[in-house]
Amino acid sequence: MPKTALVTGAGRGIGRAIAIRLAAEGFRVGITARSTEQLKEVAATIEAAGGVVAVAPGDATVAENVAEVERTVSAALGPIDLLVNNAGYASAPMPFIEVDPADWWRVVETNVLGPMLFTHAVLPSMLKRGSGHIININSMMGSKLSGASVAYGVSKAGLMRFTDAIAEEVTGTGVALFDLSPGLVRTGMTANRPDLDALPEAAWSKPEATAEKVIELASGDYDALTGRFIKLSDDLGELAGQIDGDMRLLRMQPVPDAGSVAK
Ligand SMILES: NC(=O)c1ccc[n+]([C@@H]2O[C@H](COP(=O)([O-])OP(=O)(O)OC[C@H]3O[C@@H](n4cnc5c(N)ncnc54)[C@H](O)[C@@H]3O)[C@@H](O)[C@H]2O)c1
Repeated sequence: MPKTALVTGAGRGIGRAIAIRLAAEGFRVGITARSTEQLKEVAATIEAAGGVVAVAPGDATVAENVAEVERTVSAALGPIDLLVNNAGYASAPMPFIEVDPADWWRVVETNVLGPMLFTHAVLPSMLKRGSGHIININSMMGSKLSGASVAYGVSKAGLMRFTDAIAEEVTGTGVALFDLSPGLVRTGMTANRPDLDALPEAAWSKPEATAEKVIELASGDYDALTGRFIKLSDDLGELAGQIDGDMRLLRMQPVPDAGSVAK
């Protein structure tokens, strides 16, 4: 039985790669972002490869838009089994005293309120059916800031706590949540960071590597890791093997040091 996925911020970058890979793996994929033009291009790519896709544009920070996206995708493709909260925004790094409070709020709104609204929209159906996966695309910058804006670090730390809290609340229901860090990826988000240009090629990851990890996490084989912050380099089988006793304690261990741009 094919499953239904919803990917936010799927018009470009990492979200685009995740949506295309999920469709290639047989998921029926709902794609959302603000730009209909970009979504149409992604949908055409998926359909050309024989995939099934539904386009549902909307702003991830507007509750009515999010509810409409959930309704549109569920009606077209069936109830959502996998939500990938990927839409995100990073403001340019600058000294805190120069920050525009409105821009600060846009970062937090996009990276925390967005995933909260989508989770709120899909979770009731997942709980009712006793299964589901929610993957929040996070960042090492939520653990330790290294070059990114303060607002970005605060927002991703908030998202980390959100994942942990909901995972705790729904433990035992068949629904698992994860944070997934894509490492450093060349996308529209990093294009406005000339300071990153000097980094060696080895510091960069491909969007397809994040898509690969999404497939692993969505398989259901690693649900015991619910609430965890996962890096691309993590061996999920090895991590799952370390679980012994109180999962909550394991989850609450500090995430690894971000270093500079660790994957
Ligand atoms: N690129 C990196 O190096 C990197 C590193 C760590 C984490 N991330 C995370 O990966 C995710 C994807 O980022 P990316 O690098 O592909 O960036 P990107 O800017 O290319 O893509 C972000 C997507 O989110 C969408 N989006 C932004 N605000 C939105 C809103 N209010 N409503 C709906 N859609 C909205 C954008 O339109 C775009 O499609 C983000 O959560 C980001 O924080 C990226």
